[in-house]
Amino acid sequence: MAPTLNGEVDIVIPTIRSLNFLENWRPFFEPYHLIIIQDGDPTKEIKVPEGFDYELYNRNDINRILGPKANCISFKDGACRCFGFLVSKKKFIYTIDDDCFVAKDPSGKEIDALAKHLENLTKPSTPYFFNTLYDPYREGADFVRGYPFSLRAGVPTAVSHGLWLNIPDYDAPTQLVKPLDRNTRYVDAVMTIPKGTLYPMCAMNLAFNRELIGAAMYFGIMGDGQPLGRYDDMWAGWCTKVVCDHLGYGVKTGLPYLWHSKASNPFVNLKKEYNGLFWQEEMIPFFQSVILPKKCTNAQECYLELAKQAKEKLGPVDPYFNNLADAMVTWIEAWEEFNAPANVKNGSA
Ligand SMILES: O=c1ccn([C@@H]2O[C@H](COP(=O)(O)OP(=O)(O)O[C@H]3O[C@@H](CO)[C@H](O)[C@H]3O)[C@@H](O)[C@H]2O)c(=O)[nH]1
Ligand SMILES: [Mn+2]
Repeated sequence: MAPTLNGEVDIVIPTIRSLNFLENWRPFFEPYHLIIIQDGDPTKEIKVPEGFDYELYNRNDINRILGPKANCISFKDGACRCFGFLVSKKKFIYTIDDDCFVAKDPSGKEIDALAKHLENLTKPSTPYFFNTLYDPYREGADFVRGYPFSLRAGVPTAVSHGLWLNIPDYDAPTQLVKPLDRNTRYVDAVMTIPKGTLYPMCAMNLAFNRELIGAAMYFGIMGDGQPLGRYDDMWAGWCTKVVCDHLGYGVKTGLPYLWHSKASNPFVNLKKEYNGLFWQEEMIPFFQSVILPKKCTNAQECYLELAKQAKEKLGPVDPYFNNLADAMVTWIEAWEEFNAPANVKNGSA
């Protein structure tokens, strides 16, 4: 189990509903600092349960802090959470949705999802050669026969992608035809996603090393006024995976699980996702063919190159991608404003 790293972790929560779910997480989250991004109407008062150490930002705060750059932060979409990634100063970020609760493992024990993510992030990944006994760094496991010794040190882990029991993260068409599906399968495994393979990153239960990959963990312009929604985490997942592959970092998926309680409205979701359902047939081949130049040696440089290529290759698909590529550049400008060693800024709430 990873040591408690509470001085090095921020928990980022986007909310347009309520924060009552925090009571369920109190034993695990109380030692940590929360960054709450209040979406929707900034005049609505959001109650934070007593005893939590937090900073809370609403749309007025985002506009005040970022000025004209605020247009790269989505409104009325969970994508707003990435503002929390921007203003955090910590090494690790854990982001969780406000309809997610503590799950139990098959033995009935409550799962400390954050501790498992920190364990995943502080142990290496193995993107270059698949270990058939899954996570070789786990207690009671190891590399299997035939695994090259030259690769057993692994690489730094940048992302830990957790899963969900109960309501699965389906897209709207799937949810419409299978409304009663519930995920009851607890798979006791953590796997490194091989280099060169993309995956559908869900932000419901996600942790990452902000120093390694934070600059690329941008959730795009989605929601209000945009032709696309609910592809925020997908876009960030494809971008970060391509950047991790280039920089030699690992991405893990699997444990920990949490309990996802609310099925969002599939008809509303269909409206938000509609363009994404066919644009993704263009987006994914784009990411599969991306080659980043050797001169890109950190997440910011990789991300700016990605923005350039996205504009060139996806701009012809729809003008939206030109705006998205521009927003990616604005995000890096904001990132550097907040994170360049010279002028480390605080997003005073
Ligand atoms: O306009 C909005 C809508 C939602 N939020 C907050 O974002 C998360 C996720 O919202 P929700 O639980 O309704 O969405 P799901 O369909 O269950 O989750 C999937 O969609 C992704 C949203 O893009 C999410 O990451 C996926 O897991 C909640 O905390 C809402 O309060 C918002 O801030 N603004
Ligand atoms: Mn949800």
